[in-house]
Amino acid sequence: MEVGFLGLGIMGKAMSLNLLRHGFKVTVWNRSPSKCDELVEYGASTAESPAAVVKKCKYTFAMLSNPVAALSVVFDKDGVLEQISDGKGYIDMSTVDADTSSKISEAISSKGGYFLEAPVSGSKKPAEDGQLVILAAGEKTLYDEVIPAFDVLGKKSFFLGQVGNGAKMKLVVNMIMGSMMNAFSEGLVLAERSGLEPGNLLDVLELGAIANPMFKLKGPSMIQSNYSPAFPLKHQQKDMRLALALADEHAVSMPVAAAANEAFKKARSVGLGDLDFSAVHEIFKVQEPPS
Ligand SMILES: NC(=O)C1=CN([C@@H]2O[C@H](COP(=O)(O)OP(=O)(O)OC[C@H]3O[C@@H](n4cnc5c(N)ncnc54)[C@H](OP(=O)(O)O)[C@@H]3O)[C@@H](O)[C@H]2O)C=CC1
Ligand SMILES: O=CCCC(=O)O
Repeated sequence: MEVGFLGLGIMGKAMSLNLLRHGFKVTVWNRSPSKCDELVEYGASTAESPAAVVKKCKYTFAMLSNPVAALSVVFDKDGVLEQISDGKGYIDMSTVDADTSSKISEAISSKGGYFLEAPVSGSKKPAEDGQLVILAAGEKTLYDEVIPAFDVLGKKSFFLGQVGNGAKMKLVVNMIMGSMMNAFSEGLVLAERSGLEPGNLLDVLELGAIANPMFKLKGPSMIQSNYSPAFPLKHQQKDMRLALALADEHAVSMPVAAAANEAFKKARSVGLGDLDFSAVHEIFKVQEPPS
């Protein structure tokens, strides 16, 4: 199967490498062209613009940072829209809001193309291992056609119906995750400040009702203040912001998520945005202990 891939950040690089490893012919494009080099070493072709990728490939996947990037790659000069046509499919796996997805979907459909939004749960390692959870919505025919690619990228794919449902599901999941990360960070700091061994807290959590893969994976590195980015904090804050906007739209009160968003914003404002989202821990650590 020949596919295009737009966006070779942390996730896009791992996902396109995975497709190459599984025998897909992949044509890549990235805004900063140097990121294509490693993919070329593994057998990818490159194209000079999103339009050139779409011209060459029947199916084009995208994994871009945020709504601005997702819209720009489609609508700007040399963008996807210039070459999308009858029978071609565009699959945007970026985490964006439902409005962004709908704008892209309408534009693609108006040119005879097919659109699927397909954000993912799971981070860098699951992307490398083909263990993502894919939250697709939009054109069911396109979903069925690209299942071989989803089977390589993920351990499970959901088809959630109309465009927007994938985006909403992803935002709800990440809103919960971001709130949990804040509570976890507070707990680590409280344990340490009250004289407990944070490693013991991790062992206790692991055996109880709130044991979960995120605490297990991130806890040890958070104790070491190691925030090498798997999921950049700036993207987590974007997801909190978009989830809060969705909550506004439906008049859903989310005080816990709103507080978590403030902590992520504060972390961004002190320069932690490019670190892993677990670096929000630092915000709670800087509180002065009582004298
Ligand atoms: N990392 C993770 O654990 C996960 C991330 N996601 C989501 O996946 C998406 C990508 O995340 P991730 O790979 O971590 O992010 P990165 O920041 O590593 O990569 C972002 C990508 O978007 C591109 N980009 C940014 N702005 C523009 C623009 N204006 N025009 C064109 N391209 C642009 C970047 O290009 P350039 O290289 O030129 O900067 C890069 O290819 C995000 O929506 C994120 O929320 C979803 C699940 C997990
Ligand atoms: O959007 C990022 C999600 C990260 C994860 O699911 O571990």
